[in-house]
Amino acid sequence: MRAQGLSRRFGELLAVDNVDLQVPRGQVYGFLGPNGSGKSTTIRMLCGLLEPSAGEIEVLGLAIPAQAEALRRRIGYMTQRFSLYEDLSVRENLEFLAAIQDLPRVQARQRVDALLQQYRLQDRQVQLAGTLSGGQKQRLALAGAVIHAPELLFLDEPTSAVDPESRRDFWEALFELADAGTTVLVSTHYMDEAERCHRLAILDRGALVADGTPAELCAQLQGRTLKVTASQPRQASRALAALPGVLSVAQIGTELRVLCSEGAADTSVLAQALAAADPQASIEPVAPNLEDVFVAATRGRGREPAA
Ligand SMILES: Nc1ncnc2c1ncn2[C@@H]1O[C@H](COP(=O)(O)OP(=O)(O)OP(=O)(O)O)[C@@H](O)[C@H]1O
Repeated sequence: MRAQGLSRRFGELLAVDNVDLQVPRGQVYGFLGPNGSGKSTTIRMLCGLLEPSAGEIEVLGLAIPAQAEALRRRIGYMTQRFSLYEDLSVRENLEFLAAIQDLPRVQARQRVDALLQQYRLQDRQVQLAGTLSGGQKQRLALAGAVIHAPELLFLDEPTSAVDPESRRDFWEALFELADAGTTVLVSTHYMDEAERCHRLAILDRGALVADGTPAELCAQLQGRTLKVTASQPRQASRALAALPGVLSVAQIGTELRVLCSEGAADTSVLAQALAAADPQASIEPVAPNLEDVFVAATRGRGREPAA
């Protein structure tokens, strides 16, 4: 999947701004960004649901949106709203989706049976979808999105309504799909999920501000993250946050995590400011994590991150 110069306007608002993307086959590719950064709008354009204002898109060798109809049968799409028919049973939901995808009767029955088993819904098949728990609804929605064994799966914040165990479960299912050759493009607000992606794109106000593997993105911040152990963490935090070149100071228990702008991590300047605020405080370098990457990519452009 490739996009070049992809943009989308809604009136005055430039929701997606000149985005270039390349997603290799069989990978789990993550989309990360604050609320309103253009993740859903980009996903909707890539799967042919929304016309771009400008740019080129090629998905599975098809030009989008011109060949969107041919693409429809080769992709799956799932959003946080799960789009289930609440008044139909679990099995009926899957049978209905199989019919929409024109699966022949016998094949449809086999596929529904296999998916009920795979997504641990066989005991629930006669239950109305509306009465399922959040995690069960999510599993049913995923089973529905892959009923026709799509080559590419678009998931727009699929885990925002479920508990941590269901999220972990869901990610196991995504890796099974990727292992079987399905390309997965998934948007998320969770750093632990972003960490698991093969590759990540970070969007901020419609623009692509970072793109790479989690390890590559973290490596780019090498030398810019520090840990402070303080007896007066609030005072220490205020003193550090006021320094030029300090992008963020986050308190984690009694420790502070400090992120500096590029070329600004001068430990002696930070140590001096720290000593004045809290004589017992100590400062040391730490390895960058994805939250640091997210903050650097979004706050570096002059705005508070949302996640
Ligand atoms: N149909 C529309 N009409 C007008 N504005 C829209 C429309 N769809 C999206 N937008 C605007 O475009 C911007 C990007 O929205 P989008 O839903 O793509 O962001 P997002 O990154 O998916 O956000 P979230 O994380 O909150 O889901 C927002 O400012 C939104 O209000």
